Amino acid sequence: MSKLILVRHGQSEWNLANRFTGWWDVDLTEKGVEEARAAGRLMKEKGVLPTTAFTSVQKRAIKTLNLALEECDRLWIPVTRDWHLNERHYGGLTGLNKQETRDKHGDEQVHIWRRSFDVPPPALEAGSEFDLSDDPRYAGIDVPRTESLKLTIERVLPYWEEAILPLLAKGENVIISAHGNSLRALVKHLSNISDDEITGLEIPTGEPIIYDFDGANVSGERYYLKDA
Ligand SMILES: O=C(O)[C@@H](CO)OP(=O)(O)O
Repeated sequence: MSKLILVRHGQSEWNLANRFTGWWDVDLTEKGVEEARAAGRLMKEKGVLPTTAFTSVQKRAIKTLNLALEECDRLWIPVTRDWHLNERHYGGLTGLNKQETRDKHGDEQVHIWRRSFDVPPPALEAGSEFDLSDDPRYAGIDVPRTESLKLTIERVLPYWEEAILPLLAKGENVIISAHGNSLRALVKHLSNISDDEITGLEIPTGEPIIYDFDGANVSGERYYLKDA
């Protein structure tokens, strides 16, 4: 039996400021740092300890991972950082305030952009201050101009199948420190949630979610580590 531990990064500066974030690389707030540490303490207390780790190339997830691993004395495990685990790209909404966007476009439209399965936000214009195509961490990668959850799933799942699932099948305990929507993509797949139902699923920050694996198969329901 191996365990998959999913952790959404702690509160970020733009979670706090209520701005659409996506691929923009914002830092954790003090509260976010504390949430990440608490996740690590919980893993230690429950004796659920990762043997290998994955994260995105965004500092809020990387720092959350490091802080959590430090608390459970697992800073020594192998870590892979990969852009396939990045947050969903928020396109032209990146940087905008969520409430101001609701005031301008209406609650329903903003809900569709945020939570619909396959409607992507408007594309980010080339040359926008939030354009990351020239960022060295994305050299050789076709940086998306926007992504729906469906498009996010299309890049998260092949990576999951190729890089992460084989390690669980070999008996490793894997932690993935990632983002609200890249984790919704994984949970949708692992818990077999329909396209309609996924609109209602929210992933809380800094709260480890566990799946038990038997070889390459999920053997049970997902649960919060705090309830185990
Ligand atoms: O801004 C974002 O990138 C995400 C996650 O914080 O927000 P949302 O809740 O709209 O998916």
